This record gives sequence, structure tokens and C-alpha cells, in this order.
Amino acid sequence: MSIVHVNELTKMYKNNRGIEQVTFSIEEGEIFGFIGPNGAGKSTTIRTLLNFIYPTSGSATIFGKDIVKDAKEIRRHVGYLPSEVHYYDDMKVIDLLMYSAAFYKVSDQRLKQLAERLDLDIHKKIEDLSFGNRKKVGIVQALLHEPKLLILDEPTGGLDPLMQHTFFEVLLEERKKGVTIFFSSHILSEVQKLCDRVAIIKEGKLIQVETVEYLTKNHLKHVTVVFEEGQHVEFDLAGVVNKEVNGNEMTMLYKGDMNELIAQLHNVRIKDVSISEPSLEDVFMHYYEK
Ligand SMILES: Nc1ncnc2c1ncn2[C@@H]1O[C@H](COP(=O)(O)OP(=O)(O)OP(=O)(O)O)[C@@H](O)[C@H]1O
Repeated sequence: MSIVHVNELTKMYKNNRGIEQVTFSIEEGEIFGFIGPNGAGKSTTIRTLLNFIYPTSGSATIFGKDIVKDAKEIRRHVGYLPSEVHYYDDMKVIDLLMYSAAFYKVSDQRLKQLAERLDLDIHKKIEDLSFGNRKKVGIVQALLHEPKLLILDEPTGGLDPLMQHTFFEVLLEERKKGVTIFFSSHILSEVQKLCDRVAIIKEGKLIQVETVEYLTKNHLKHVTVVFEEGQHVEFDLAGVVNKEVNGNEMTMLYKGDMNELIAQLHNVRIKDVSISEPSLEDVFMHYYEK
């Protein structure tokens, strides 16, 4: 059974498109990335799954239960980190976290362990925390009750690189325990580092769901050719995308027959050529420029 199953989920706002006919599943123990630029529909999908807003049509289940009918039951086992966290400023971190903990059976030890791990001073007032430290409060809050599913909406904003590293370690430890993670982001390098599969959303519609490995290894190649002075090849081939020329250097993505590409270099003098795996960013740009 999939932990999350989304079936043709549509959310229309009064005058705006939210998401249209979105379908995907997330399996147990998976770290599932959800990427798209601003306004693509990531938060709308998440807010609908959490029953903060109602779907216009379609359906979805979490743990096999209906997101609308069984929302209360589902929420007991879900940890959610919103993209922006808002708290009562004059509360102390510890009081806020104890308040959250009171809704579940949470051990003091779990709270302290998480705070220590993330280097969060729980005796400070919220108003005295930096943006990044507020984010840490949100992370502890999401993880506190040992949820079976973590839904993280742009979770790394404000975290410095060292803390981001620790946070990813914590997530990987949770996954080892069987926790499933839904990770929304527009930062491709972090999705590439952490996620098993990724769904790409564009203008409210899902355009691709693939393993990160497949997207980066088997599909496109990143090609750079540096020509000698006065030398040039147009590479007018099927399968060339995003070609850019900068002086003597030409870069492109290529998904055609490698022999045809190499044959084009036969009668021209070159200084250098490299053919490498594309970054997820290359792949992403490819989908967005279609
Ligand atoms: N409360 C709302 N009322 C009307 N339209 C909305 C509302 N919230 C979102 N939208 C619209 O729904 C679409 C998807 O927005 P959404 O916030 O889900 O995107 P996102 O991928 O999460 O972007 P971001 O990274 O900027 O948060 C956008 O066109 C947006 O204008």
C-alpha cells in the first residue's frame, strides 16, 4: 500500500488555477521530492493533502485513508513543516514545544535530543530567534511526535550549510526507521542529494515523476565543446537542446545518438570536449523549456 496516493487531484481558487489533475504515489520509506518554481502548485498540493483547503475534484489518501473524511486521524501520524512558520513571539521555545507535545505522547527526551541535535536554544524567546532558528523550531515541532510521514514545504530556507547537513542527516535517520518523507523544494541540488524520486510540477500540472538517478543518468548528456580559433560546428541534430555559444565554447544538452554527435566533430579542430551527466538543474530546465 502506498503511504500517499493522489488521484487526479484538482484545486481551483476563485480566479486562479491551483493544481490540475495531479496524480502520484509515495511508497513507504521513500524520500519523495516535489519540485517546481514559484507558483507551480507545490503548497496548494500540500495544503490540500493536509485538508487545510478542500479539493475541487479528484481524491487522495494518506495511509490508505481519505484526506477529507479522515483528516483528523491522518494528522496524528503526519509531521508538517510549512514554508513559513509563524509563532507567538513572546513565548519561550520550550513552552511552545511543550504545548505542541501535549497533543501527543511525546517524551521529554525526544524534545531535548532534537533541540540539541539542531543546536537550538529552547530557553530563548521566539522573538529573539533568527529566521533560521525559527525554522529549527518548526523542524523540531514537525518531528516531535515521531510521525510516520513528514511533509516538508521548502524546509531548508534560512538554514546555514552546516545545519542543512545536520538536518539531512536527521531526515536520513528518520527514513531508516521507516518514515516516509515528502520534500517540496525549488532547490534542485538538495533534491538531488536527498531524494529517491522526484515529481516535477509546472503551472499546476505534474509533468514528470522519475527516480533522481534516471533523470540524471540515463536521459540527457551535458556536452561542452571548445573549438580552436575560427572553427565551428552548428550541431544541427535532433536531440540537441538548450545550445549556448560563448566565444569558442559551446554547451548543450543532448539526448540523441552519440555517434552522430561525434561524427560532426570529424572535420573540425577542437581544443577540448567533455560529455558528462547533467545536473538535475539541467534536466529541470529541459522540462521547463519544452
Ligand atoms: N489563497 C489563494 N488564493 C488564490 N490563488 C492562490 C492561493 N494560493 C495559491 N494560489 C495560486 O495557486 C497557484 C499555485 O500556488 P502555490 O502557492 O501552490 O505554488 P508553489 O509552487 O507552492 O509556489 P511557491 O514556491 O511560490 O510557494 C498560483 O497560481 C497561485 O497564484
